[in-house]
Amino acid sequence: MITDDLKSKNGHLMIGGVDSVDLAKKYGTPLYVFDVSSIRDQIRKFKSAFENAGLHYQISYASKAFAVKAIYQVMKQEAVHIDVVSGGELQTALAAGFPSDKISFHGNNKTFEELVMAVQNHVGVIMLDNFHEIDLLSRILKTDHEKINVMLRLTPGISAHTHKYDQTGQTDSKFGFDVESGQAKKAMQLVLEDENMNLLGIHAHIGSQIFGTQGFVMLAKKMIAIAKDFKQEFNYWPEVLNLGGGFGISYTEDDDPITAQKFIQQIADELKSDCDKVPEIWIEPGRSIVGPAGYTLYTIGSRKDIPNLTPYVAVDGGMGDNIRPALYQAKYEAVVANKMDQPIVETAHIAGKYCESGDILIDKQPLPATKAGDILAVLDTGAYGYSMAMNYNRNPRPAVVFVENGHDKLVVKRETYSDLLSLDLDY
Ligand SMILES: Cc1ncc(COP(=O)(O)O)c(C=O)c1O
Ligand SMILES: N[C@@H](CCCC[NH3+])C(=O)O
Repeated sequence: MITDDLKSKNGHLMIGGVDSVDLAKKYGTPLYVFDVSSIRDQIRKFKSAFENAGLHYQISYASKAFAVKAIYQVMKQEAVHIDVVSGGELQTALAAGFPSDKISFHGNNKTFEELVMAVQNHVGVIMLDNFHEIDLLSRILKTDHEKINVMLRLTPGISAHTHKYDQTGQTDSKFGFDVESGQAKKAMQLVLEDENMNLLGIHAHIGSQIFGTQGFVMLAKKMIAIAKDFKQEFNYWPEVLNLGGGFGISYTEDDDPITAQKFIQQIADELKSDCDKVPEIWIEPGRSIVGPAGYTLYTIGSRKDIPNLTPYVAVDGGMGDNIRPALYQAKYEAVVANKMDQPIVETAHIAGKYCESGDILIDKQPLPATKAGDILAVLDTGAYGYSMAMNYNRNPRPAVVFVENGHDKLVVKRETYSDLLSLDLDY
């Protein structure tokens, strides 16, 4: 979101103390830039909110939001846990030197090979999602003579107020064990009977880009009610209650997210009033940790003016590096990084370069007078940008640069045409 604290110097957008126009020149565009101090700040805000609320806690960064070696290394420095949802994310985290015992392995259809990989690398916990997986894991543990921590992912029957594709807690969802129909109890019984699985606790995640505290408080209440029910039936009380992620961020001025302090305090109040022995609370924020820290720099190219209609200003990237506007009608805001001090003179559609009419990054963006070669910076692109990037139209994926305290460091190289060709074989 465009705010007063966006830094500029000599009319140029500054990110983490570095001139963004220099970054565009040095590394080319499109370019993802992350302000690492903003990532660290957000983690510290979560930590202090938990400490103020007097809860035992763990923060597990949901790495699907942005999963490259360098971010796992920042998470290691910040002493948080991470969660991964595939063998690829797990491999990347391990290659980054991230400690395996601080990794939670999620996913609604983990393959046999992924489960073997998780077991052999001794991940901290496997988040069990379905009966097929309980069966696979049970067989792997028996064969490998291994024991492992597990949690049950439950579908609590809560519909979060967010885009349909970002809802995950409603009963009609592909994720987790349904509570209402008794699947959750059946899963618990199977896990408790398996001597190779240690049931660490229960988990639920209601969705993503959620603004109010209401859904999270409702979730906390419901999970405690479920835990009490389990206690009666199995004499089991969870060591850990994992409430997932989903905390919204401001992409535009219409978005009004809750602060970490506010929702954690409300959850704490709810939990303390509801049970004598509050479990350790884990959360899995992704977007709220990396989203606001990310900027995507583009070079402006062509322009199309149509009489009496909004003009199109095109950039050298688009849906291949940010699928969210096309997929979720997500809204973003941008600034012209080399003209921060110039007056707004028009509103334009910011179009991408992909062969799709739906490849519009921003529907209506106020702009100063622009020309080809100007640098457009789209704000708050740190989450689900690079991680959902693709090679449609055979466009290479952009590079990623981290900036902190006035220094910049390339952390992911720009894909090249020969990278694109490296998997192709002749016929
Ligand atoms: C299980 C789970 N945890 C955490 C997250 C992270 O969500 P967000 O990036 O909105 O915080 C997701 C994604 O929606 C998820 O599926
Ligand atoms: N990819 C989604 C969020 C993650 C949903 C995963 N359950 C987004 O960009 O908003």
